Amino acid sequence: MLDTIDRMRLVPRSLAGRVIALFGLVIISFACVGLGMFYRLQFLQHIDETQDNAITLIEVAAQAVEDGALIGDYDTVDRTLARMMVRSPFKRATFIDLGGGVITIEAPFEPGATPAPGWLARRIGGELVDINRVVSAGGKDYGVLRLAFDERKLAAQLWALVLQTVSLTAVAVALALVLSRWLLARWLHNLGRLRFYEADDDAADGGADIFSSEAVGSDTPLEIREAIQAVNRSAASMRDQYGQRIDTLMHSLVQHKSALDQAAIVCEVDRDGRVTAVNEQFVRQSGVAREQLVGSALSRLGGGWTASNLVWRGEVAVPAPGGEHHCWRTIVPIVDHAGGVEKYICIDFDISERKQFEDAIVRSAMRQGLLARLGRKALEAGPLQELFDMATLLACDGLEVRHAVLFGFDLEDGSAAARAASGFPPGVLKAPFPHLAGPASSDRLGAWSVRVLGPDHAGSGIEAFVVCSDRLYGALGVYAPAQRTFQEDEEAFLNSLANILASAVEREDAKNRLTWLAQFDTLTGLPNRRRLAACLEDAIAGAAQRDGRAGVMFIDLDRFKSVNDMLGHSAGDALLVQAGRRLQDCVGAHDVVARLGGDEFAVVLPALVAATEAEPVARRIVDALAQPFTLQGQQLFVSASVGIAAWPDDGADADTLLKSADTAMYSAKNSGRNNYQFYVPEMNADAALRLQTEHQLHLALERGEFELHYQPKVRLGSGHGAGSLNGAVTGFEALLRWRHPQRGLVAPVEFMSILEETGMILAVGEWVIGEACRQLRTWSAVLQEVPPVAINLSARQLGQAGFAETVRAIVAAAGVDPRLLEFELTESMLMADPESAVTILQCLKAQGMRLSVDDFGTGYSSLAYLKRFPLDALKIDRTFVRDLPADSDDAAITKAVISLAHSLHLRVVAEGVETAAHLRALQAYGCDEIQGYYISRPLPAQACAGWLTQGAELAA
Ligand SMILES: Nc1nc2c(ncn2[C@@H]2O[C@H](COP(=O)(O)OP(=O)(O)OP(=O)(O)O)[C@@H](O)[C@H]2O)c(=O)[nH]1
Repeated sequence: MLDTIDRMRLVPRSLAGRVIALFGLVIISFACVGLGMFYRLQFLQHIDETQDNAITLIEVAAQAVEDGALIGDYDTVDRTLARMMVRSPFKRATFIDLGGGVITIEAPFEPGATPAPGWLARRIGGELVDINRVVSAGGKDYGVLRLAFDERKLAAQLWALVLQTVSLTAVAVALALVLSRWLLARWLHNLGRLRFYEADDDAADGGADIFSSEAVGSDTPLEIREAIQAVNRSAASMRDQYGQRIDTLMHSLVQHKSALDQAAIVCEVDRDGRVTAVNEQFVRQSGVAREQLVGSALSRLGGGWTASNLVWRGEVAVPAPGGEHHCWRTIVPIVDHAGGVEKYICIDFDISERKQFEDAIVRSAMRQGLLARLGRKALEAGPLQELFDMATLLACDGLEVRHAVLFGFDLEDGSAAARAASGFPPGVLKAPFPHLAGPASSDRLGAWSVRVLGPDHAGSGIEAFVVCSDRLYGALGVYAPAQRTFQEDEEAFLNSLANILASAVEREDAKNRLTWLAQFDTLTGLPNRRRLAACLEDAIAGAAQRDGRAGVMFIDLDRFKSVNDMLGHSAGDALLVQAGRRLQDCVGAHDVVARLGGDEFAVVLPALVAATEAEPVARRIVDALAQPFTLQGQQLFVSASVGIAAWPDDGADADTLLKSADTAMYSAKNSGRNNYQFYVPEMNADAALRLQTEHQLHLALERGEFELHYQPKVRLGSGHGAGSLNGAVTGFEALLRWRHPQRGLVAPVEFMSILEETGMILAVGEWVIGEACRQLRTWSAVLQEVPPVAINLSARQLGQAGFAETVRAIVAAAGVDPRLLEFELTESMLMADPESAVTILQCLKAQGMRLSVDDFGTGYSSLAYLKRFPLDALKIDRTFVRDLPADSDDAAITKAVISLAHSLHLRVVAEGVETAAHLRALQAYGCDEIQGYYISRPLPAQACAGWLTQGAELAA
């Protein structure tokens, strides 16, 4: 119900209005009830009083009427009635006499009375009863007096009363309400201020109470006073709280702003896009004074922004003193209360570094792509010139320059010339580039490029050298017309291009070299066996065509091995090179000199008419190679054996022809070397024999056809006069013999070289060591003292990996005292690789074996090494002994060797002692031991028994 009333807006909104309305309602209710009851009472009383007054009045009037009627004075009656009607509640008075006469008097009209409502008159009419009075006098009735009430008059009187009281009551109520309103307004006055407190800046800002104690009147009701105080307290508390919150917010706002200022370039822009404020970073980055910045259009500071009410984001390039800055820009519109754009905040993050990084990545990827293109091109293995052209093009593209040149260097004089160029206007590089004389360096090349290319093309530039593994091939240069600083990554790119070129050049070189290697000898640069065969075939074809002859010579250097052994492999190489040159000098322009391998050469003579035409050439060759060679400052003599074969007599094809020449060469060797031989078919028989021997040698070891003979060495005494032996066998030298089932005992000279050449010497050498050990054990079983046995080692054995260990195993297996073994090595074997010889000898020595140098004096020895070898003895070669004592040179050499050996604390053994004169001379020179036919020939093991048991009972 209240809600309905409220909705109908019947209830006042203000508190005062409501109190007044309530109060008015109560007063009016009371007034209505009170007045209603009062009017009812007045109404009844008035009716009663009117009735009573009318009765009284009619009694009085009846007296007068009776008097008049008695006397028949009807005028009196009439006047009486009229008087009675004045100010009476009747409307009419009627006297009806018995005769039927009727006197009727109507009440006069009384103006001014307020007409009453009809219902009231009807109600009064209903309550009042007209009064009738019988007029009698003297017991006699004269008529009837009748008074009719004027209910409207009475109602008007009553209504006037109602109106008066109602008016008075209304005035009283109104006054009461006005008073109440005034009091309420006064008491509630302070509450009303609440409404305006918000707008009261002074109060809000000053933090004053809402209601000051002065403002609150003294008559303010207690409840309101308390409420005001509560409000004041709440307001103070709220003010505190909000104050703190606002302080915190302001603080964090300031922090955020300073953080933003640190992190970003910020400016404020008005609605028209003009800068109104900038932060410090903005000023710093732009390099423009703040005053100039403020007021300028933001669009002038980079970016294609136009003012709008939307957030704008994008990448902008901002002009700056040192170039452009790249920024990520966000422009935020700030909206006012009305929803319109008030201003813009523009926030820039400097992304220049990231941009540079991204650009660098893009550039790097682009360059990688270019490198890959060049790499692919290089792999195609097409012509190098195409690759060079592409490299200069890609260098221009990758480094964004217009000019690139690939210079090629000449190793001989260091001059440079353009191999490829890109980006030059037509004509600039038409003429060949002038050469840069002298060795190229980056500085020289740079200066030269500027001069050659001209400052228009080469204001600045960089070069990357194309460095192949063995030479400086060239340089790849890029040039910019203006001054430009080339960065590290750009140099790296250029270097990578140059490296690809270097790899391609190397591969091309390698390919060429492989092709060359397949046909030429690396050491001498001469054609090799394969190319020789081709040349020979061509020569044969040519000879066949012209019905002539084609010749081939097979040339083998004599005893070349000893050069290697004496002076080392590199000296041997040098000799081979010199020999090759000499051969070339000996032949004609159409003849071909080839190296077949080792110390073997061949010469193709394609244009012979008769085979004999080869003879002068062969002679020249033999003579030329017989001339001394100078190696390591020494003169060395090496002769050559030459075999000659001619097509078609000595062979129908190249192979056969070469084989025939080879056979003829062997024949020349067998004929004492240093000569030439024409092939004759009989030579094949010798070669066949050699082949057969080689084959049989392979089987000899398994078949047990080898045996050892032992030649004794004896001590040379000094106490028994000249020529006497001291009598002690100091040891035996084991010598290899081959007992061929058909040929009987074969001389070592016939098979030793084959064993050496074929490498069978290794297996046979091991057999020799084992056999010597077995023999020593046999002797040890029957004799108390067994002299040591010396074994000759070959160079191959010494060079065999793990040789010392092999020896140790053989000796250990045989159970022989290692001190009973002695190894003899030649000087040249030791000096071929002295360092490894020292190592091997030390291993053997450590096992207890003895070591001696064989054939001392025929080879070349370094005294420094001789001192380092752990030797026990030197064996003077038989060639020095042979002519003793007559040959004074040999005597001098022998004495010197003995003296040298003794000063190195080595025993001296003289080989080849065949006469008493030899013996005496050696004894006189102080030689320690001798060996030779004069003492004994080499003997089978069983024949040595006498030597072992008889001791030195030798016939002088
Ligand atoms: N320095 C050097 N030596 C080589 C080369 N190729 C092979 N030899 C050696 O050349 C020697 C060839 O020796 P041979 O021709 O068998 O024997 P030789 O000592 O010349 O004796 P004869 O030929 O019988 O007169 C061997 O010792 C090889 O090791 C080489 O390229 N350089």
